[in-house]
Amino acid sequence: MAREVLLTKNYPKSFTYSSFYSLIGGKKSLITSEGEAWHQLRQIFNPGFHYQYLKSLVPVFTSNTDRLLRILERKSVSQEVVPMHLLLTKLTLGIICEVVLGEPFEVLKEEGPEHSLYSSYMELMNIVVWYLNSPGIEWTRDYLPWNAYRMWRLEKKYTASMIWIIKKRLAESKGTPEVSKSKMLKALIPKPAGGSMEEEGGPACITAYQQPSGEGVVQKTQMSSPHSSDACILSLALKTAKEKGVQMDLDTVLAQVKSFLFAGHDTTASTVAWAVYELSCNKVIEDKMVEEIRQVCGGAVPTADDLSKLTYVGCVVKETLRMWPPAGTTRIAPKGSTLKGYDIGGHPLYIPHYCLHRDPQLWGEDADIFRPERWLDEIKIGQVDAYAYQPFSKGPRDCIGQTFAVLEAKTLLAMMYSKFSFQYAGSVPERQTFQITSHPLNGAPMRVIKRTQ
Ligand code: HEM
Repeated sequence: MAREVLLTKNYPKSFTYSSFYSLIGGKKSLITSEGEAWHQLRQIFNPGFHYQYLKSLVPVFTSNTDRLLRILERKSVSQEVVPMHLLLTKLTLGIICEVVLGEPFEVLKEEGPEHSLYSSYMELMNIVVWYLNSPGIEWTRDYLPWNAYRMWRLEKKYTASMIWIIKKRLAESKGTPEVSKSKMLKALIPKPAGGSMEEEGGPACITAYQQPSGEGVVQKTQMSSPHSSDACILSLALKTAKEKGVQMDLDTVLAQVKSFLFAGHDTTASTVAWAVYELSCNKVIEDKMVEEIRQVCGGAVPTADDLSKLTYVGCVVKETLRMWPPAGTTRIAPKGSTLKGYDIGGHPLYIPHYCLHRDPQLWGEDADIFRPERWLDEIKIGQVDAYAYQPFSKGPRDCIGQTFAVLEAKTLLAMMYSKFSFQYAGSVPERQTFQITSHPLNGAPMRVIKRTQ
């Protein structure tokens, strides 16, 4: 049935996605667009997700993860419990911002106010989720003027945290660096503290390439992030669009950036948090994984080639995604459509990844057991129906970022486990909760134990 919905018929995305349009930039998003518009976007952004290009992002993954390791190091000394999912959410948001926009963002930090991009994203996310969990009054979000105004303000604030970089990249792609340079010089002049949103480079200040005052992005000189801005995913896409003769307006570009930020961090954070949880419950598996990391990386920061050799770490990631798939898809069949004799026309069709991934008829009696080894048995795995495992969905609308996500998750696990072990500090076993995507209900609280080399 999943094959028919996702491949044979490839039904369009459901109207239910409109509940989080504010997070993904509306209908123009790659996640929700359809037909020729979707196809064109996918072609424009595809080069940024090819393995050859993704390999060049590994130093961005590792330099950001180093920031997490420094926090974990201190927590291992103070013996404080760390909210693992939260730390990973900030880390992966910082990573996706940097690789998409080409500037290092200091989202993960121990002290000081939250980064404006993170805080505005979370404010928006919380209100979207609140409405999603309040059936019956969701309509008030768009139709009661004060509620609609509040949403508009929050969306505007979120947009303000990134629009200045997008404009900078657009100007570069149009070959107007001289204009950009003078505006960038202006942006480097310190601004008075405590400026209003509008003064901070928001939509009201749409012509300037200013970053929000105080924090914002880390200047390249301050951080040894090795990726250049003209090689970021957005610049690459703008170059591809130019070669294809496609004009992308600011709204379309903004929607794609928001979509990558939305789809490209929480999902990976959840996967790694669940992996850490499962490993804390399965020491034999952890030891086996750590041994592989030791043999391949020998205590050094992993390179792209090392990551390709970390087979067992890859199995841990696959098994985590089987047990705890973070995202799904909802489609809508046109009126009059039937599926196995049922009238499905006009009804949202949710593909239940969790149920598919844990079905004993598809996976055997150990379907509920975390067993990465199952992925090493190529013959048995080859016999499992291709649609029984779909953490990244299937068909033409599958996840564009799946190779990215696996590479990133492997990097994080390799670096975290070469230095530390983690002990689950929750009083009850973890359970899954949903906030558009799913993640550990208790936030995977962990005690950090430093490894003796
Ligand atoms: C473990 C991590 C990830 C998981 C489990 C995941 C899962 C998924 C799923 C299930 C879909 C289908 C959604 C739908 O039909 O509505 C999807 C689509 C998508 N994902 Fe991911 N994703 C992950 C990471 C990423 C990353 C890192 C990026 C970007 C850097 C990304 C970008 C996207 C985009 C843009 C789409 C829409 C693709 C299209 O419709 O053409 N995802 N993802």
